[in-house]
Amino acid sequence: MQKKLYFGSNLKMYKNIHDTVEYLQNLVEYTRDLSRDEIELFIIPSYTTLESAAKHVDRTYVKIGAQNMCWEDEGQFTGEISPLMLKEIGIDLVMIGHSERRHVFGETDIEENKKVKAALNHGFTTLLCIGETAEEKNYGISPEVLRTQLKIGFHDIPVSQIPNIWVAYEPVWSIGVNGTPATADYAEEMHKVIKQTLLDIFGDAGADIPVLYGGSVNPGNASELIVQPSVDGLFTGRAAWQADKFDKLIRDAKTAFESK
Ligand SMILES: O=C(CO)COP(=O)(O)O
Repeated sequence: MQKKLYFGSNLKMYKNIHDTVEYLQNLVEYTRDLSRDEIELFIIPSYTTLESAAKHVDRTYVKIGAQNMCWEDEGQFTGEISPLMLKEIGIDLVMIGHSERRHVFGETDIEENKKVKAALNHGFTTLLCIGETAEEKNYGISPEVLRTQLKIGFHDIPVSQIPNIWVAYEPVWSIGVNGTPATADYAEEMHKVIKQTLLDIFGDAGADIPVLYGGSVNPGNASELIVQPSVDGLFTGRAAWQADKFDKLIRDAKTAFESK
């Protein structure tokens, strides 16, 4: 059977409630004909839009995720959002350890591990983001960095949780307006390291975890990235923020994906 293509977008700190709901509804309409047995679409909008998005968007077509989450259910954690709060509004997925959380807000691998555990224990699909900085790449230690992020991030996670685990490889130097996209060859090389590490951590079952590439994915590089043997999906920012453009990107990537 053809494997499923994973494709999603992180809306970061953009779009108000109205624009997010309209974007999601348009995306559902544009992509309604695509079989959800063949594609898993997900969008991760800002916190303040989540309740409206969850209410007004048909989530059989698109999973909705949160951009971050606290590891505690409740307590003296001013400014944090608890897993119970996300459960209350019916969120499907939680993203943990996005590069901007790690590098702008100083989150550590040990914190990501606590969040991954909490997200999985509450039954969320859990997307752990990993990636090396430009400096680490220049020192030639990208594989070591990725292995460390995975081994700490998934420390003490039972194999039974694998159906809810996704990984996104997002090299820090490739993300955002100042980013340079990874070449398809480089992405493939790192995805191989990631897949091997998932086998080391979880045994054979680790092979079932989808590994997505993110970082300046655009209409010019999506197809060559998705045809790489170890790339199971794409995770994009800017290139997906208009529903019609994202629909086209999805269809082009899907055609390429099916040819591999
Ligand atoms: O951060 C990203 C997805 O989480 C990628 O963002 P860009 O596609 O805008 O580089």
